[in-house]
Amino acid sequence: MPLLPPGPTPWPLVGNLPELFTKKPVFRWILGLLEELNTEIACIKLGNVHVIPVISPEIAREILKEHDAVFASRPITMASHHLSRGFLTTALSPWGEHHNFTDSSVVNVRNAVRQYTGNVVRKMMFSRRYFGEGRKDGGPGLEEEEHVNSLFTTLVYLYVFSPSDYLPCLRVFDLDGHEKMVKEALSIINKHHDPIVDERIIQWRNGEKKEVEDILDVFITISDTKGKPLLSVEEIKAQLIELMIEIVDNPAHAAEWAMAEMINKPEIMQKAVEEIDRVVAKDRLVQESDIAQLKYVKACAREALRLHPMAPFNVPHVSMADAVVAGYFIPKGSHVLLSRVGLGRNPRVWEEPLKFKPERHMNDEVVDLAEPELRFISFSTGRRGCPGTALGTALTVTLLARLLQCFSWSVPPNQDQIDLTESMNELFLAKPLHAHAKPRLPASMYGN
Ligand code: HEM
Repeated sequence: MPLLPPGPTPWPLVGNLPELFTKKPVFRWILGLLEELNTEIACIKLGNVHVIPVISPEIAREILKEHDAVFASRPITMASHHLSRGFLTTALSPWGEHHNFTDSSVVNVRNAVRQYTGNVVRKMMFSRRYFGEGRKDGGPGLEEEEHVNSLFTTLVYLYVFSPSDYLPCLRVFDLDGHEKMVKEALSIINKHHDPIVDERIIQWRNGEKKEVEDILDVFITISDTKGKPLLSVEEIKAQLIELMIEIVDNPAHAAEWAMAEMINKPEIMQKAVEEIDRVVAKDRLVQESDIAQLKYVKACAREALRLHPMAPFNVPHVSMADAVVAGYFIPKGSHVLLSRVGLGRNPRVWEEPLKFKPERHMNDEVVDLAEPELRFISFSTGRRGCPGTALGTALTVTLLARLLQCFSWSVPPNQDQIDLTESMNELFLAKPLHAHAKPRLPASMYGN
């Protein structure tokens, strides 16, 4: 029988669970362990669960390609349980269950990119950009800000190594306060979503609504061959939230980091802007059909996804049978954590891994945001791989390209450089990106 991958010695019964209280943030502790043990795969015992972090592309491929069927489940965590309303959704469920400027000014880019994806997602789901009335200048109102902030809060707590996710009897104590925060964020999201969903269902029932115009309509009307609705009201509400979370986070995160890196490297920014002016010119905005020709802009977005992933690990995969990976025994029920940071910054795979160098992708025949060979994780691969690759790519590239096309960006006055320090507890920029923006298109292009 092959041995388990190397890892810290577990305590009797609780394994390495005590470390979850002392080694914070846990993901940095785990990444440090892999370095200390000089291994690209490890095993950490949390309660009864074997948690298997991986930073090697070969082992990652072995898991998500060769053993895809075995590692296709998801862990049950407190936050994923609440968010999916008891696993009524797609991404979080175990296998088998179910943003007007006409003057130059300093802009909070984080807020702009998050509200852009928020606007897009609200429009796709509910045919409306705002829940409230928005602001007179076209920016987000309080309702939109609390909505997007709550989506990001639930995201941050989804898979964060809460001790109770490994020892469920601890859940009633909510030791780290995560459950309270997730519930508060969800109540804000539900406050905005539920009245719209309930009203729309009534409109369909009483015949006021007849045409499918957005995703909510699709969810309400989708039915089996006998005409019976496929989704219950609870399922519709849960699916909407999960889908929103999948859509708002990665594009906004990648665009903020790409902009921060590019403002510090004006030669890269200039190359991207020249490409946009060549392909699109200045008399219309970048649109989805331009993306295929925006090779350098895509290389910038791809580089941001490699170097600055949204989350330290891929969404966990749970094994449904014993398996042998890289010669090690991986027991059934293990949680495999492909490290997005470890893979994307692996010096064996990437030259000068910590440098933002879009040129490294320009030799690829087609520059894409996807990386099915798992040399870093963007959309992942296999049966639990991201089904939103096309939309995710369109959103990310359009957002980045429009920021570059519409404004000349520079470091705010009185600052030498953008501070690229990463937040300690997450992978966001430690300080939200603020940058000076000067419109570079004719004034008529900045309509509401
Ligand atoms: C740049 C944008 C995006 C990135 C980087 C991204 C990345 C990912 C990753 C890494 C996973 C986990 C794959 C795995 O478990 O191995 C995932 C899952 C998923 N994504 Fe995306 N995603 C993006 C956009 C989207 C969009 C726009 C949608 C919606 C249309 C979406 C829907 C989903 C769903 C439903 C899953 C769960 C699949 C499952 O568990 O079976 N994603 N995504």
